[in-house]
Amino acid sequence: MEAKGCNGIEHSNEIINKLPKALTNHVTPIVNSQQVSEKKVLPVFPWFAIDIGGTLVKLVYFEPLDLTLDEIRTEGEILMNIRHYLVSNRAYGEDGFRDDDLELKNIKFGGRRGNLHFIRFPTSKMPNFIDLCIMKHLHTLTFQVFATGGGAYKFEYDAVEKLKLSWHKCDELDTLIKGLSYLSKLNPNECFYYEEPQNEANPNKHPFKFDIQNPFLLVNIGSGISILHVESETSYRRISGTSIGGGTFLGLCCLLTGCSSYDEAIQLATAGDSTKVDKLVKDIYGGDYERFGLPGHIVASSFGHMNLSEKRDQATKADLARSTLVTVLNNIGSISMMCARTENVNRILFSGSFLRINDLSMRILAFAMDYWSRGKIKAIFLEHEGYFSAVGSLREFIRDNDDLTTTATTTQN
Ligand SMILES: Nc1ncnc2c1ncn2[C@@H]1O[C@H](COP(=O)(O)OP(=O)(O)O)[C@@H](O)[C@H]1O
Ligand SMILES: CC(C)(COP(=O)(O)O)[C@@H](O)C(=O)NCCC(=O)O
Repeated sequence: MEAKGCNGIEHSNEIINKLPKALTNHVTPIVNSQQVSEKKVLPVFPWFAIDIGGTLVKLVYFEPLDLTLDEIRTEGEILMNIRHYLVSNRAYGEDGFRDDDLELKNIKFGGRRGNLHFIRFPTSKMPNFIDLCIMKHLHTLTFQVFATGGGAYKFEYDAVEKLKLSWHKCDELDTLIKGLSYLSKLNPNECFYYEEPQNEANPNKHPFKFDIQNPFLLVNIGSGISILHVESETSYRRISGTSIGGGTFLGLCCLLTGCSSYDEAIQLATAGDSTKVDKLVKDIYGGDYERFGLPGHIVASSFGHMNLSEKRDQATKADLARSTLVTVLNNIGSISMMCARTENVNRILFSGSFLRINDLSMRILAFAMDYWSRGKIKAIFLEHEGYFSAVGSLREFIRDNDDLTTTATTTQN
């Protein structure tokens, strides 16, 4: 008997029945399922959304655990293989990674039960990704993809012409707030702060009970930086930005140290000493500049020692990496603080993949906010760092309503 697939391909039940057991045995088919609410029709699987940023592509994928027999039949071999490939690997080739520590397991999403997966790869590999999709025959299916980030625009032609996708573009800042709103409600540990950011051994990390309905500043540290004043889930303004962001840190580190990855750059920075590179207030004053409240230990001039050849000879790669990190952070910190004061808010949330595996930067920012505001402004961080816009797009894709369920499933077999 021929069955028409949800995604526009035709396949026979015979073929489906011959699929390897491994591909189907991790789903729990619903047999004789009851009539369910028909409020709205959800999109057919696969459910994923993509954020194509200046440096990284972030992809979130919802793996349904409650597939009905009907859905298994109509899914087809190509999508089933892709589902299996995505969820059973943590690395995809040399450049793609699934952040399994961030996976949200067994959640209710769009009325379905399943796991939310977080996957990333470099934006520079988008052409290879498109080729891989073609190799896996994705272009022979037609399905919807919700895309955000600058690449949603830049790669639209390829997505539509080469991959034959139904491509829906979402604004990256709208989806950032939507994703933040969703994840901060779903995950009680999503938002956190450091009580003792200067205590390297134990900075005392605590969950922060976040209420999105009170105004806050959202500083998104991606390749560049956008600063938003968020008044509520549905109201925000982009009040500022700076081009000195995560891309600057990585680019300068590669130039100065010869390192070739973000992970390496962070490792170097963690081991380095920025005071070998930066000129401090005490290097100039011999102590504090008391009249204007500038303590001797703060940086007076980033990279200020590097005009002297003997200082250059003493600075290691690690010192240069650390100073690059501190320079970028000082700039982020002072712009954020200025914006928080102007906008009269006392909470600053920091998002973006720049904070991935970057405890050091979070502690430096937390200390700076606390110190310069005399404890009035709190720095808050987020477990899912750079994935909020992708999650927000996926919420748009499923029409943002967790109470929704699929249309009535019919009894099979
Ligand atoms: N694996 C990685 N490769 C490159 N940059 C990374 C990686 N992990 C974290 N980063 C940092 O995250 C920044 C990108 O952050 P992200 O929020 O993804 O921005 P974008 O959307 O512009 O790609 C990079 O500039 C870099 O500082
Ligand atoms: C242009 C961007 C919104 C793109 O976002 P990204 O890919 O960096 O996350 C961001 O890089 C930015 O806000 N840059 C700063 C531009 C400025 O205000 O100077």
